[in-house]
Amino acid sequence: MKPDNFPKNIQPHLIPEPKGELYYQCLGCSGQFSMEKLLYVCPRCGQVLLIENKNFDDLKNLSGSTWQQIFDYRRMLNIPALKGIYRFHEFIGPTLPLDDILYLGEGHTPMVAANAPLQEKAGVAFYYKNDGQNPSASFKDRGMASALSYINHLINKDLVSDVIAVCASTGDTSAAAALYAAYLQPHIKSAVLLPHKKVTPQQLSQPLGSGARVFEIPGVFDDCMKIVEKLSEEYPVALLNSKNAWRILGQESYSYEIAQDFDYDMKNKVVVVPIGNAGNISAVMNGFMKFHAVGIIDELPKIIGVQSKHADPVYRYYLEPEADKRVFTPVTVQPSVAQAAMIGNPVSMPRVMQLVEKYNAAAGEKRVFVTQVTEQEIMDWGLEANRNGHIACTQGGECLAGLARAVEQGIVHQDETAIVDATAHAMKFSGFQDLYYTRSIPEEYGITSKPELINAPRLVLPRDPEKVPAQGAPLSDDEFKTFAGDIAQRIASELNL
Ligand SMILES: N[C@@H](CCOP(=O)(O)O)C(=O)O
Repeated sequence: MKPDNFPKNIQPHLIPEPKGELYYQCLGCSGQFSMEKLLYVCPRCGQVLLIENKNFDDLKNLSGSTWQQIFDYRRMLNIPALKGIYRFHEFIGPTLPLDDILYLGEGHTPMVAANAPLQEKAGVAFYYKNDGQNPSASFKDRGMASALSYINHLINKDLVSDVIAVCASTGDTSAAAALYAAYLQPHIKSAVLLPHKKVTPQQLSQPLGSGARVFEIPGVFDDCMKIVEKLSEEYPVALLNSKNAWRILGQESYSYEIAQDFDYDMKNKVVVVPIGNAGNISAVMNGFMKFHAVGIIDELPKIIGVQSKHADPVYRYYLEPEADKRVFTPVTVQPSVAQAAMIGNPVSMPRVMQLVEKYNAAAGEKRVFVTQVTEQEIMDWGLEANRNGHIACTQGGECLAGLARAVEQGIVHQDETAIVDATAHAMKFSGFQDLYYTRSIPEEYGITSKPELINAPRLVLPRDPEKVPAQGAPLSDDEFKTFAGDIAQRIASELNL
């Protein structure tokens, strides 16, 4: 729809102009730093940062319901920069001109209601939000669209040139970083560091296909992350992990979309996300808090973070009920099918610690929880989900397992509705499904394949196995009739037709 056709009171707000003043806020020493330089950690104390808007309170000059209308009407616009995460421009990157925004189709991912049998199994009504339907098939594209739009803005202003963007990854971040960087070539080149043999073949193929330099490193993600941190401290590179606070801004769009899809009614809603490097849960909390502060939503939803027993530092941290006695201790990870979240020392942990306190305070009660699930549960719930019409990755399985655990523990109740994060597309992790079906998951995962969840292709041959069509050697008409009749009969009998 053309802007002129929108209601008169909305027209002035439909197409945002760059506004506000962003700055880096240190979570350690509370220092504030201007946006002139790309910062990843506080130059004074080395702690992680968040990006704040000096003029955030100006957003309250419009009522919550006017903002709702602005976002709802923006859905009807045909302006690429406003189609994805920047539909929420004022909350994500208010200083960015629309011309600098990179839109590769990220965001606006569907929420798909679970069918009755799956809801019954989980014990509560829920939706999957399919972030695997992003361009590089994971939620990381939200953060990359934000980080790379900002870099693009700096390039367009001649403030940076010839950027080498680097990240460490368990497979999704690297795919997203390489994709968005490839779009901005020749100004940006990307290099990704992956733990050797710990990303799936599909994930490995993604940065290779986008033309990134791919480095495989012995060890796990946490080791790669340390190397990337060193690179960003000592060399002129742009760090694209979620340590970069622009990533967090973009990933806040996940919360805004959920709010919009429920017509901004967050009462009795529960948002379930896996925790790996913890950028996602930080963004989700921050996003909801911003909408709440401006009156776009009246209530903050419950948030459940989920971790595998094989990579559970955040869960362990919150096992201690008394806040002042909690001590964060990184863990050594064990193999996990939720490989994207196989992280023992999340870089966003300091953000999580502060935002959980703020979130609970804003909600007036404890509303953030962390649950722990087994590898068996992750795999079984993921397969169940996909057998019921979803495209959940193993992290999606982890989230659903976490929801079921939260119901069991009385954290989630019957009158609530959950939104479960399928962070990536199932196809990225189909290797784990193959291993499950062939009962060959290595022992250290601690997973036993359940016969009722196993599936396998069946080769159907005709009575005369010599008389089959082959490339360059077709059957005669009569032979083919016999072949097709034979095969159809065998399939019909298998299917009890
Ligand atoms: N699961 C991530 C790990 C890196 O996390 P990020 O928050 O720094 O992007 C991945 O897919 O690489």
